[in-house]
This record gives sequence, C-alpha cells and structure tokens, in this order.
Amino acid sequence: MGAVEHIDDVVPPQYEIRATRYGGRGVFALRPIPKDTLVLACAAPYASVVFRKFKREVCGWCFAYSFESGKNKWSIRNGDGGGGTWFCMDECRESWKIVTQANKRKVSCDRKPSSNSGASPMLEHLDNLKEGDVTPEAISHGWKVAEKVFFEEAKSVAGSWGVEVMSEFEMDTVRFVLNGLITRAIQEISPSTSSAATAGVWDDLLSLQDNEYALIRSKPYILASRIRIYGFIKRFVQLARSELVSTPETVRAILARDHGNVFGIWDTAPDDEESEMLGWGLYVSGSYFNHDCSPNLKKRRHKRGINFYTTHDVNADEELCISYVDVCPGASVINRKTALENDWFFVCQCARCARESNVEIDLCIRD
Ligand SMILES: C[S@@+](CC[C@H](N)C(=O)[O-])C[C@H]1O[C@@H](n2cnc3c(N)ncnc32)[C@H](O)[C@@H]1O
Repeated sequence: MGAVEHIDDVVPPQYEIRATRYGGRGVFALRPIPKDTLVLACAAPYASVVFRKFKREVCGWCFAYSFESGKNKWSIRNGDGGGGTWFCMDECRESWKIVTQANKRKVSCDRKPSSNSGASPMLEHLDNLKEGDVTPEAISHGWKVAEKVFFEEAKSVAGSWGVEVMSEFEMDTVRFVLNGLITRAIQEISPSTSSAATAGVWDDLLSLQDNEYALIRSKPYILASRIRIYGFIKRFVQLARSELVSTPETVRAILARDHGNVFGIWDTAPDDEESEMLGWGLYVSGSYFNHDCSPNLKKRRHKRGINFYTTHDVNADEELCISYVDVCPGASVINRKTALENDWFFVCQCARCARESNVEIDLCIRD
C-alpha cells in the first residue's frame, strides 16, 4: 500500500454521507470505485490513548511498536518528571510537544489521590443501578448529582469525599478523555492548528452518534464508572482551560462517543500474523462507516492515522462498509449477530445476515 497520508486535496470526493434504509447515516459511493482504492485517509485521531501497559513500547506520537523494530522499549521520553510519554525518535517527541504543549499551556496531574474512602453518599446509588432503572432522564439526573457533588467538594477541601479505586481501564479512559480535551483546547487557542484539518474539530466530534444510553442500558455500572472518570479529571488534573471540566458536559460528550465510534490502534503485523491492540483512537471522519458482514473496505493503520481501502470493485451508490467483528466465512450468522448485539447494541441489517438468517429459518422449518 502507498504511504499516502491525506487524500482529500488530491482526489474529488468519492463518497457522500447520507441516511441508510435501516436508520442512521452511512457512507455511499458517488461513482464506481476500483478495488484497492484508498477512499479515506484519517491522518490523526481527535483523541487517543496507548494502554498504560504499553507506554514504553509504543511511540506516543506515531504509535510505532518497539518490538517491530527489534527493541524491547523506546528510550526517548518527554522531559517532564513523573509518568511521561516515550517516543521512537526525536522528531516524534518534537511533533508531540508542538501539539500538546502549544502556548506552554499546562495539562498535568497536580495532586495524587490521597485517600480511598469512596464516593459521596449522593453517588453511591449509581453502583447499584439496574437495567430497568436506566432511562435517558435517570442518566442525566446522575450527571446532575455528580456535578453538584463535585462542585460542593471543590468549595470545601475539608468536605472531600476521597477517591474511589480506579481500574486500569478507567485510568486509560481518563487519558483518552484528556487527550480529547487537549485537542479541543488547542484548537480553540489556535484555530488554524493542523490538527483541525487532520483530526476534525469539536463540532465534528459532536456530530458522531451518541451511544451513551445504549451502552449504559446494557451495562448500568458504566454510569458510575464514567462519573468516577469525570470526578478524577475534575479533582486531580490541572487544566489551563478549567472551564472545560467545571461542568461534566464536555467530558460526557467525549465519553458518549467513545464506545461504538473508536477504532483499536493495532500493531502493524502482516495480515496473516497475530496482532496486538495497543490502545484506541477516535478518528472522526472514519466513524461513519457502518458494519457489513461482507465488507467492501478494509482499514490499515498508517503511523498516527488509519487508511480505508476498497477490497473489491464498488458500484456507484453502493454503501461502503467495514467489519466490526469477525466475519470470516466460518463465523456463523448467530455468532456474528450475538457479538454485534452484545458489544455494539444493534441488530445487523446487512444482506449477508438477511440471506443466512433465511437459510437458517428454512432449515428449522424443514427439521
Ligand atoms: C460507527 S457508527 C456508524 C455511523 C452511524 N450509522 C451514524 O449514523 O453515525 C455505528 C452505528 O451504526 C449503526 N450500524 C452500523 N452498522 C450497522 C448494520 N450493519 N446494521 C444496523 N445498524 C448498523 C449502529 O447504530 C451502530 O451503533
């Protein structure tokens, strides 16, 4: 595959985003597109995170995996004390600095959580939320209570409720959200920054499908988890733009578009080798591709970006789709549908599922 990073300037639009017959939006070819065509190059994520456990092995800028270069870990890191971010080369560290430390704005953890005495009693009920209790109103009410609790707490240190234990995944999610907050703050300070062109802007993020309700309805404990993540950021992270976290809206908006829209950041092992997920990223313009169990697109990571290529000739007006789950010929329709319903919360409407479901119904009737 070529090393193209950005194609928007060089080719006329090959597709448009419009409503699908089964609801929501999808991506449709405007003209015939031959096999192996690069249809979209998302050069950078709006927000991303490398799993904490890979921090030393995955470059904080281009996501290069040290093992693929025959090294155990990278040795170049940012100069800040504490945690730090590691890079595969000086150029990556410099690019990272330009983006994350624009105008010397400070984003850091300014205090260590000092106690572990649990949530405010006003938030405790969220730990026992049941599926039947989850409504959009109940979720908004939970966030309102959280806002009040953290506001009161900020007024009086003596009244602090302490800190709940955060899981590794929650801490990774904290870093993902912070990365999005940094992108937003930097684009507001310097609207002409290159990330606006390559990663999209805040309104682009807001235009993505909001999956908060679907996710929390399916896993009610997620609401408490997300409020913990917001509480941690509000209490312990010093942001130059503190108004971004003075109320939960911005953090909530990022979290609502995390599940269901993000892509895994995978190592770049050849297709026939096992690969490892190193983190995840929100590539705004790549999040309009729906799933199909016979996809006509495949994605491939290119440095910080993800490129989307056609896997066969596509007709004008055909929907361009990727696959969200294992769709190999042996993956049964039941397994595919179950995976999509359990992990993605939708009933797959693709032609392969319709065809294979009909065959299964026929077999049942004959039996
Ligand atoms: C990443 S978004 C894709 C863009 C989305 N359709 C939109 O309007 O923003 C994923 C969501 O699209 C819908 N979707 C994707 N593939 C689908 C399919 N095969 N059948 C039904 N809905 C699908 C589901 O609602 C899913 O949560």
